[in-house]
Parts: sequence; C-alpha cells; structure tokens
Amino acid sequence: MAPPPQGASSTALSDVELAARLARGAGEVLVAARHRSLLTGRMLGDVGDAVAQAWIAAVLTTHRPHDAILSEEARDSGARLRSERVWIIDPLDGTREYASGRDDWAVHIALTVDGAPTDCAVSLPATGELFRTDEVSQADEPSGRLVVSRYGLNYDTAWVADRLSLRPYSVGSAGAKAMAVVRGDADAYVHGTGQYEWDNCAPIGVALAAGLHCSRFDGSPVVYNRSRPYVRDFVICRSDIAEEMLSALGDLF
Ligand SMILES: Nc1ncnc2c1ncn2[C@@H]1O[C@H](COP(=O)(O)O)[C@@H](OP(=O)(O)O)[C@H]1O
Ligand SMILES: [Mg+2]
Repeated sequence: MAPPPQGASSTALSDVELAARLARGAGEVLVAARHRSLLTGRMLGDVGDAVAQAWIAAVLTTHRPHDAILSEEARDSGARLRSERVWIIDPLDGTREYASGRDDWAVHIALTVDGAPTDCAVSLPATGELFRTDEVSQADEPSGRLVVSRYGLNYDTAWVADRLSLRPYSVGSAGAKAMAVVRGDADAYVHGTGQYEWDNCAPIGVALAAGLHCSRFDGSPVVYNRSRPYVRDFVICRSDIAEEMLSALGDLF
C-alpha cells in the first residue's frame, strides 16, 4: 500500500490545537532567528517577520487548504471576504521589541468564523508562555493597573487611568499587553488610536475565552474580517470593571 502523501491535510488536528502549535512553533522559529545576536535591529526584525510568516503560511496551507488567511506579512486578497473561515495572523507582534532584545513580543494566531474569533492562541516566546482559548481563565485578583504603551499615557489612557484609579504599567506589543490583562498583571488595556485586525484578533479571542470583557469603546463587539481590516478602538478589561470602564469611555471628549 502506498504511504499517505507527505504534508496531507490533517483533519485529526483540531482548530485550537493547530492554532496553539502555530503560535508555539513560530515562536521557536523567531527565538532561533535571534541566535546569539548574529543579527540585530531592523535586519533581525525584517528576517523575523519573513521567516515566521513563511512557516505559518506553509503549515496552514498544508493543514487547512480551504481556509482563507489574513496576515500582517502577506498580500491581502478579496477572497477572504467570501470565506466563512478566515485565519487572522500576526507572525510577530512587537517587531521593535523583538529586534531590540526585549521579552514583550508575541505571535498571534486566530481562526475567525463569520467575523468572530473562535479558536485562538497567543504565544510570548521569550518567556515561554502560551495562551489558548481552550485552556485560559481570568486572573483572580485585581492588580489596580492599566497596561499602556511603552511611550506612556495618551489622552484616552490618561482619562481612563484617572476615572478608574488605575496605575499605568508599560508593555510593548498588543499581544503582550492583552496577555498582561489575562495573566492578572493589569486590569485593563484600552486602545483608541487604531490598530489592524491582526494586532488584536487572537489576543481578544483569548481574552474573551478567559471571561474578560472585550468590546469597542461603545460597548459593541469587535467584528473581524472586514474589507478594510482596521479596528479604530477597543477595550479589554476585567468583567467586574466593565460597566465603569464603558461609562468612562462613553464620557471621552
Ligand atoms: N495607531 C496605530 N495604528 C496602527 N497600528 C498600531 C497603532 N498603534 C499600535 N499599532 C500596532 O500594534 C502593535 C503594538 O503596538 P504598541 O506596542 O505600540 O502598542 C504593533 O504591531 P507590530 O509590532 O506587529 O507592527 C503596532 O504596529
Ligand atoms: Mg502587530
């Protein structure tokens, strides 16, 4: 009997298991590409983006040949707008942090079905952490902190920090910020200056699965796989402060 074709599509691998292996595997590729600082800075960032993208695309094409893909590092095509199942990928979120030797960078893998994240994983390869929708839960204790950009507070985050009496806590990368809330290092992440869908889809998928509140500033759900894949604002926070948070965001000028 002939052996099964190599790289044949696998139905045995569940969507969430595939997402987790992609996030973990691409993270290992990225850690290897940093190898003893043979490359640094912009060159390392460019190589990291490219090799992680190539590996993820090859695995997805092999294991889910009928699904569409939207990735920060690949050309977009209108085909995804006709597809129910779309993988939304950021092969390396926090490229600057990765390239400068920091730990706050992430790999984002999300499967969306009809615009909603279902099976997602976010890896933080430099710390060895992997967050997946089927194994995540909300942290018990509030921290009293608001996770903000490495460049400090802006108008929206200063407003929220003041209204909810939260102390700012600086982290790079959208995925690393969102996972700081999942882990319990922060109570909220608020972003009002726009991001692409790949920056927040898997992080929001994981945060929703953990029982956190995730929405647009007006309280509506974040919808994915739009023709222009851009999200103007969103909030991720502990469910017990969601009401107060939405009220503060509703009062923003
Ligand atoms: N105003 C904005 N518009 C578009 N993308 C933004 C943005 N602010 C942050 N991002 C993206 O969100 C990610 C986290 O950014 P930050 O650490 O500054 O919060 C980065 O992704 P990449 O590193 O994948 O490019 C960054 O490009
Ligand atoms: Mg990104």
